Amino acid sequence: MDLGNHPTVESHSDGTVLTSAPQDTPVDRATAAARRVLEALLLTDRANANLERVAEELNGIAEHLEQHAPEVRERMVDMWSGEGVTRHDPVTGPENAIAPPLVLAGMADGSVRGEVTLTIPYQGPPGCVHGGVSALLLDHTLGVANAWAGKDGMTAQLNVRYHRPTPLFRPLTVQGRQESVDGRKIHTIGSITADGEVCVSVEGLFIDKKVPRPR
Ligand SMILES: CCCCCCCCCC(=O)SCCNC(=O)CCNC(=O)[C@H](O)C(C)(C)COP(=O)(O)OP(=O)(O)OC[C@H]1O[C@@H](n2cnc3c(N)ncnc32)[C@H](O)[C@@H]1OP(=O)(O)O
Repeated sequence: MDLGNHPTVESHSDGTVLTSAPQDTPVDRATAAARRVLEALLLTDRANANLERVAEELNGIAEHLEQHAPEVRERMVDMWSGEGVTRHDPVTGPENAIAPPLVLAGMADGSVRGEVTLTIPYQGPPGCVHGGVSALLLDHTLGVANAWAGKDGMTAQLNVRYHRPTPLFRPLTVQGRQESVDGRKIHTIGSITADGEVCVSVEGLFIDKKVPRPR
């Protein structure tokens, strides 16, 4: 991927925040509200008599946003402009309502880590995080770990081991670290822990390949 001028462990200090933290801007506030709506829709009483009106109002908001949307190609150029820290991805993006969002920091030891508490929209088994969501978080975290290490690539393989159910509503620590580079092959590992116990661990193979930014 073309990550632009992404911070690396060589150039930046311990604890550098590598993702775009939510800001006090209209788009981040609107996205946070949409995230709240996603959760509230799952939690509200199924017999809520106002759901028809809710659907109409939400469709009205979507129509307004669509009327103010440029061509997708044009938006993608805008999305990918800047320093390489994305605001739109589905894991850390404060502008993406499906992102928790996870905030990741780069450590002096070469690892990246962040804490996140996942709630109902991310549920798989009762009270537990969906396995695909864990894989999503870790795939992205490994990608950020590669960028922090200074050599990134596309995921070619992600081997996921689910050790124990990952709880909702509890702080989770998500970590990643580049282990080795062999030509274009990059080996990266990561984990999700809760209460100090590993719930999920992954080994990823990434292949160094530059995907150009939209222009
Ligand atoms: C700060 C922002 C951070 C952003 C983080 C974002 C993280 C998100 C990560 C992703 O989600 S990436 C999207 C999911 N991945 C893809 O869509 C990748 C789709 N697959 C491809 O594009 C290509 O198959 C791939 C780039 C992985 C490899 O194609 P190439 O044509 O560049 O590689 P090639 O076939 O020449 O193989 C190069 C070497 O890698 C090996 N290889 C390739 N794919 C492999 C594979 N899948 N498993 C094992 N080995 C593999 C291959 O055998 C060979 O080894 P040798 O050099 O020893 O011969």
